[in-house]
Amino acid sequence: MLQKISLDQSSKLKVQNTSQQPVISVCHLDYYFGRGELCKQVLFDINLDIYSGEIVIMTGPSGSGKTTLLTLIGGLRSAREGNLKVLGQEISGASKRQLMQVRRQIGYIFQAHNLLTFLTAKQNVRMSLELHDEYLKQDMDQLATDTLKSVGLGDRIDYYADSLSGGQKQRVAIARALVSRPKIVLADEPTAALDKKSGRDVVDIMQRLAKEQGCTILLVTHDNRILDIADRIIHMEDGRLVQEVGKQGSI
Ligand SMILES: Nc1ncnc2c1ncn2[C@@H]1O[C@H](COP(=O)(O)OP(=O)(O)OP(=O)(O)O)[C@@H](O)[C@H]1O
Repeated sequence: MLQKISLDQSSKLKVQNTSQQPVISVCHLDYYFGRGELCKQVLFDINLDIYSGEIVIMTGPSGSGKTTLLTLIGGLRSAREGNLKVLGQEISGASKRQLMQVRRQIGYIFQAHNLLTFLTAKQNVRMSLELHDEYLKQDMDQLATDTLKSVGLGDRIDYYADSLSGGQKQRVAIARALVSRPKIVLADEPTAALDKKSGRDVVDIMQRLAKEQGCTILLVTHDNRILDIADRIIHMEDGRLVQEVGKQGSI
């Protein structure tokens, strides 16, 4: 069901009837690429709150700024103008060290899944746990194995990434993003290279694991077939969040 939105005093897109603090809060965010004469503004006055456990899909034409906004929220590039709070931490103008701390709490699933091809599925997933001190004393092989089983890859655990299909690789990428139980998952076109069935499987798994783990998902896609997994759909155009749309594309 589409949730109603309201415009508060700062014209922020927000969900009504919630007393929670947002896990992602974007306020008057602008972003520019380049400097001097080559400086180009690509994001204009972005205002957005996303709450714990929500699955939010961001759509919009090519070049409208979706990936740029996703990478800013993910601490992969640094915002300079406006406010951007992620998990309670202000990351606009944050130091590299602060950005790294925020990044550790986020799972990333990108179209080019960036698996290390000379490692097995289990080793790829395990690597993500090795970044977290709290897992070093746990049985990381078992955790990686359990997560691969939960994405339906119980029979591919010791296969090298190179020998997996596109859909299987993407499921390894999901396992890798979720194994450390991040509070936020950011996904950029996770189904772009997949056929209809594999794409459906991938988003169904993301949706199930997110609900089980209570994590928030922000997902960028051009794939209209997966819009139904969203609690909320937002639309970007020419660097602006223009509207919140219904799941069937209606306003
Ligand atoms: N590193 C960069 N340097 C300069 N301009 C860039 C850079 N990355 C993106 N842009 C520009 O910023 C704008 C937004 O790009 P962005 O990749 O965020 O769009 P998008 O909506 O994700 O597009 P797509 O759907 O094609 O992935 C585009 O005009 C793009 O050309």
